[in-house]
Amino acid sequence: MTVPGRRRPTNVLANAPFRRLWTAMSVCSLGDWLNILALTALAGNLTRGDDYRVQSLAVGGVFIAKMLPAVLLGPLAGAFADRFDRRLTMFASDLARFAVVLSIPIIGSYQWIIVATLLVECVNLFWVPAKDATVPNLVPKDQLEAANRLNLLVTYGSAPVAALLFAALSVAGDTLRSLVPSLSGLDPTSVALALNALAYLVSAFLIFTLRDIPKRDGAISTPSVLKQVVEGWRFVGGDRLVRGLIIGMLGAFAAGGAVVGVAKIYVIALGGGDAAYGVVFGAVFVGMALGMFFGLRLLSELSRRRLFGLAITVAGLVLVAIALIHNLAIVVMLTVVLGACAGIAWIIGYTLIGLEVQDAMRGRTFSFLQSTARVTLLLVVAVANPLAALFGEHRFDAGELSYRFDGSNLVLLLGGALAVVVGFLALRHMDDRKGVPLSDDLIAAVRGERFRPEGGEDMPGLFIAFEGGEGSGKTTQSRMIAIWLRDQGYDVVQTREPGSTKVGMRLRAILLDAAERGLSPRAEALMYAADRSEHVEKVIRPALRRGAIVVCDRYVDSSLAYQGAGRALAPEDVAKVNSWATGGLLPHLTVLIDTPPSIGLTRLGGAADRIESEPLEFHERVRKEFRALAAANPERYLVVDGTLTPEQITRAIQDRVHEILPDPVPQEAEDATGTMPAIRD
Ligand SMILES: Nc1ncnc2c1ncn2[C@@H]1O[C@H](COP(=O)(O)OP(=O)(O)OP(=O)(O)O)[C@@H](O)[C@H]1O
Ligand SMILES: Cc1cn([C@H]2C[C@H](O)[C@@H](COP(=O)(O)O)O2)c(=O)[nH]c1=O
Repeated sequence: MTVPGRRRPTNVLANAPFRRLWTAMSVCSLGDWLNILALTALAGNLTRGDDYRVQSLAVGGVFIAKMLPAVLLGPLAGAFADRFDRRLTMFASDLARFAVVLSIPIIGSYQWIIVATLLVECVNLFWVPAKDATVPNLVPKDQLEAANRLNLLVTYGSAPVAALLFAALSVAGDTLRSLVPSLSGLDPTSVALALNALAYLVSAFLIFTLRDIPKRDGAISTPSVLKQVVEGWRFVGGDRLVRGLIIGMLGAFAAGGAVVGVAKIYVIALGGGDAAYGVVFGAVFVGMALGMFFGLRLLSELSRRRLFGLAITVAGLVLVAIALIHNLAIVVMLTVVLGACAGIAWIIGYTLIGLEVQDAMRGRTFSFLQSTARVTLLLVVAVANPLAALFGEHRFDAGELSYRFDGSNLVLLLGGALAVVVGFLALRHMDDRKGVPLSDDLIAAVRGERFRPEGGEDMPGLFIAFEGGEGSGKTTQSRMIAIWLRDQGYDVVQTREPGSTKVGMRLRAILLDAAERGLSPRAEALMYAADRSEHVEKVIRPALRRGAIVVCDRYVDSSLAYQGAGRALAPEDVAKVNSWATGGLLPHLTVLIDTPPSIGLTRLGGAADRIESEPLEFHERVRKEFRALAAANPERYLVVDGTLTPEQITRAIQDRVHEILPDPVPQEAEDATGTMPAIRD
């Protein structure tokens, strides 16, 4: 079935509050990269004349000072992002960074560089999670991916800009000093640091005047900072999706750390100089930009969860190839692919966390991720070079042929292997299309289609499913939408599960009979799937074949949520049975009416049926799974807050459905009209 166009034209920068925050982020990112370049250069300059080891240690000390605060303060800072006013946190952090950075060229000692770096990094640990947790407050959910793409673009895209700026400052400084000897004290690192400080000041102004960030003051009822931190750690480890994301992103970071650690000696071994090193460095950023912008578009039909694991696995394989192939041109090309995979994995990871994690916990999750990512990077960078040195250089000769394998190759090989394992784990952990072969899914996605495992015929109709917990308002809303569509002249079939066929009615009676005690979870899952199979065969497919719009109250997601999460059946089994039962038919759009069970259950009148009488925790698990399913495939879902008024909910659904509606006048009718002679008086 062809999938009608479904994307709302998105220009997230048209959103003024986000544009302002994004501008602040861009300016800060540029300043941060300038800071790294200027401080490492200054550390080198201050130890000029000392031996090579002292110089290396001086530069290395700056990197360690940059990463150390994450180890000590990361999770604590995240709790602040959730507990306090995010705007004030960012504003105060910007002012503090401005003052500390400006003091570095004024004091000008190596010791102060280290102290100042530690201070700035401590402050960054508060600024970054506050910013990350704010983005989802400023943009609608369906624009979050676009917003994260832009954020990552400036975070990494500003690196080459900063490098160019720094190089230009150095050249300009040299020229000025040779022309005007009285300016011999002018140091480009000081100018770069002054620009860096100015960037933080500009950001402070932009954030201060950004009034749309929701306030979060430390209400008396909120738990202590320590308790929030502990909860954050527990939360990260306890959620299957988030755990998969964190494993994947940390694995990618570890592999990246291996590259960063040995890149220089690796390029030297290939016979390249500083220019070659620069090209390899640049290739990573070019690849990341390509991955973020084109990779996701090219594979827009592939499940985000699958794409995440796949990108990390491919990155690992590419890294293995880089370790084994000794040709600089090929390595540069492979590095672009490596960067593209990293870009895809990061943007999906960030987006899924933004969508999946509740607002109150998001700051801690981002902070946890950032701090652990830094620690991982620190550990890997610290271990990479000694390991490479320990391994040394080896040659394998076979007649005329000679193959060199040194420590840098070994580190890259290990990094690649690690990424492959981690990517594979993430794929297994987070897969939301169990039973659908990855290769078929991938080939279909490259063609811009969604793979239908069986009977994937091209049907002209449109399939909209409504999902949600008990009393969330599905029946009310599906009725409203059906009426609205019929008013526009569409052929609409409004239906529901279970119980829309003769057999289905009997199954419904058994499934919902509160007196039916002891029905096993597997039997229950199979009966829902049997009802669905009959429903698809007798009602849904025929309607879609004739071009109707099917509005269905509950579908496969209900089984994944109730029988999978609620009854704790293996989700892959429930998915497989349902994929078989429906021939892989999926809705074009699923509207999730997200209502807390504590509210939904109180809306129901009459005696509770077999499922409604399950305890509240059961319904909470069901709700969580519905949300996770929607978060994993944002472009195929609309999530509406079920506590809004029915009218508000209807309007939100109409807006979204409007985007994917086919032309109400069939093409054949238009063609026929076009051939009719015009009637004139
Ligand atoms: N947004 C809303 N706010 C308040 N009440 C609502 C809202 N939407 C529906 N209701 C009311 O809640 C009750 C349940 O609504 P509805 O039957 O549409 O939910 P449902 O999701 O189909 O429930 P279930 O599937 O559990 O039978 C009805 O009395 C309805 O009028
Ligand atoms: C399709 C489907 C439904 N359920 C549960 C969910 C509800 O408790 C009932 C259906 O009642 P409704 O008032 O018509 O919504 O059945 C389920 O557990 N699994 C499913 O696949």
